[in-house]
Amino acid sequence: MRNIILIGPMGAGKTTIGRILANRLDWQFHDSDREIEKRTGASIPLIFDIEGEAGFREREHDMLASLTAGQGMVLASGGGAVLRADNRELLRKNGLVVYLYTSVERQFERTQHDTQRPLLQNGDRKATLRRLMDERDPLYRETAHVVLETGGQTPRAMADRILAASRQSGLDADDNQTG
Ligand SMILES: Nc1ncnc2c1ncn2[C@@H]1O[C@H](COP(=O)(O)OP(=O)(O)OP(=O)(O)O)[C@@H](O)[C@H]1O
Ligand SMILES: O=C(O)C1=C[C@@H](O)[C@@H](O)[C@H](O)C1
Ligand SMILES: [Mg+2]
Repeated sequence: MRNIILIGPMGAGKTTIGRILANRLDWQFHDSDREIEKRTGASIPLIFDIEGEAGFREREHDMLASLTAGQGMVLASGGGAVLRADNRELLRKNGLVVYLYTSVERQFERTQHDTQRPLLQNGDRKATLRRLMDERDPLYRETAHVVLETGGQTPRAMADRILAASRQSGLDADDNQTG
């Protein structure tokens, strides 16, 4: 296994769970959103303000391509990483992709104090989360090797479940290369 890649909507816990998982494995942890901010020297809201979502998606694609060239990492992707077909292919080829499915209700609770997710700052937040889930759930499922429902479990318990899934997966670097 080369990498474990976490996908799913805002508030799924990709960043929180990914960090714990990387610690357990003694692997590097990379968060695509944070790496984009570091490389750009600007926050995600500022990137959206200046370049629009389209500009952010270009930066996100470049970052995913650069990060997935590495091995032995847990990668937390951004919630919209699966929107592009080339990203979906890139992620699936370069690691065990785990979809952290999370209900809209839980996403709503977990993002209530957020100011850093531009797509949630205007309008009815729950309706936005619902719309994004309707659009993206099929894409997350198409991209994932494993789907885990995060339910009411703690981030630590979720990290344990991902570890168990990765041990059962039988995927390794050779499998990834042959598709
Ligand atoms: N399993 C969980 N149980 C309880 N709280 C959680 C769980 N997972 C995440 N959280 C909390 O939900 C919030 C959002 O989590 P996090 O930032 O990890 O989501 P994310 O999937 O990385 O979202 P984004 O796509 O916007 O980056 C955080 O405050 C985190 O502590
Ligand atoms: O779901 C989305 O489209 C996003 C999720 C975040 O991780 C960030 O990548 C950004 O706020 C956009
Ligand atoms: Mg995150």
